[in-house]
Amino acid sequence: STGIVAATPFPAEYDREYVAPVSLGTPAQELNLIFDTGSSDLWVFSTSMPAAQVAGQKLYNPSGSSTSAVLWGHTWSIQYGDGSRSSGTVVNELVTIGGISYASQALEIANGVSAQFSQDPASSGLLGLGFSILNTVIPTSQKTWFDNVLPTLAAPVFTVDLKRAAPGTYTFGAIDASSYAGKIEYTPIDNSNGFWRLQASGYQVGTSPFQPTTIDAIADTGTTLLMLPAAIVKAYYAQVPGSQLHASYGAYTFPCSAKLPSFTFGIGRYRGVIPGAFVSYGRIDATTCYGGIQDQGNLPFSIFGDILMKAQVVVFDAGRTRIGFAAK
Ligand SMILES: CN(C)c1ccc(C(=O)NN)cc1
Repeated sequence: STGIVAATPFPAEYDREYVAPVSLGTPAQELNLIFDTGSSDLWVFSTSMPAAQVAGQKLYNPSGSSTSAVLWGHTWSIQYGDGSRSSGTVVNELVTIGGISYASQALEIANGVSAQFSQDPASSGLLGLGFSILNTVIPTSQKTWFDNVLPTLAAPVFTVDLKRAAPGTYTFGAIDASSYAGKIEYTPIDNSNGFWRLQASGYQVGTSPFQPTTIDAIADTGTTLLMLPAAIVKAYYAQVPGSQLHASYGAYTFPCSAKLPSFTFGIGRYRGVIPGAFVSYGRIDATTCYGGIQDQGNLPFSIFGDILMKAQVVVFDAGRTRIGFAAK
């Protein structure tokens, strides 16, 4: 089987996150979830949540589904890189994405979420597309939806084609040859820590010479920005007149009138180009804009988030434990 769903950016002009529709239970309850290659829990806002933590999100109601079955004694609790968190209980439920169904998917229902989730009306939860070793359900960890449907897919892959301020696609079980230009360049991933973790071969700022250096990064559709080592970030903004590491935001900002250089990353001999315009994440005030490239700080790896993804077609190949990039 193969399946395809739209990946819609929210809010429209800022691409802070991308949500896609997931059908839960019988009769179907369709929720928009963040598809997240950096985590491995499938969890949803539910009718078990305090009203104070809900602000417009659609809620999954297990009692309204004839196919939901409590996974007795199982709970989950997760914390993400930005400090946001959620937790709750677990049911087995029919979960369908792009026409691909799995009848007894571990569906984690939230009975509590942090403010970052409560204040995000566009997302009713997350669908983890990381490796199942990261799943937080106890006492027995659960498999991701992708792991469960893998044997039924025409090919053991999913493809991510995010776009700037426009709907893109997540495709399961296939690679759409018409979606990209040239060849897909693959590189092995290390999934021992549950991430799609790769080593990029270097970077280039604008038209400056390519700098060969190993960049140890995870490919994370759930992270908005491109988080890199301090030295690389410094080299990038050195080419942006008026940019600064803003004391109060603890992040790089620049004058919205600045012309941003492109950012190129290397995968072997392949060069992936992020247009300068993609590096402007959003307006802070009348003249100041927030950089889409930021310092990874004390993280043990870089994060290739949506700012990078939206410039590429990215193939997550579980069959051959590798990841592929192509221009578009
Ligand atoms: C608060 N929200 C919507 C988040 C969504 C995803 C993540 C994340 O780190 N994914 N890898 C963090 C926060």
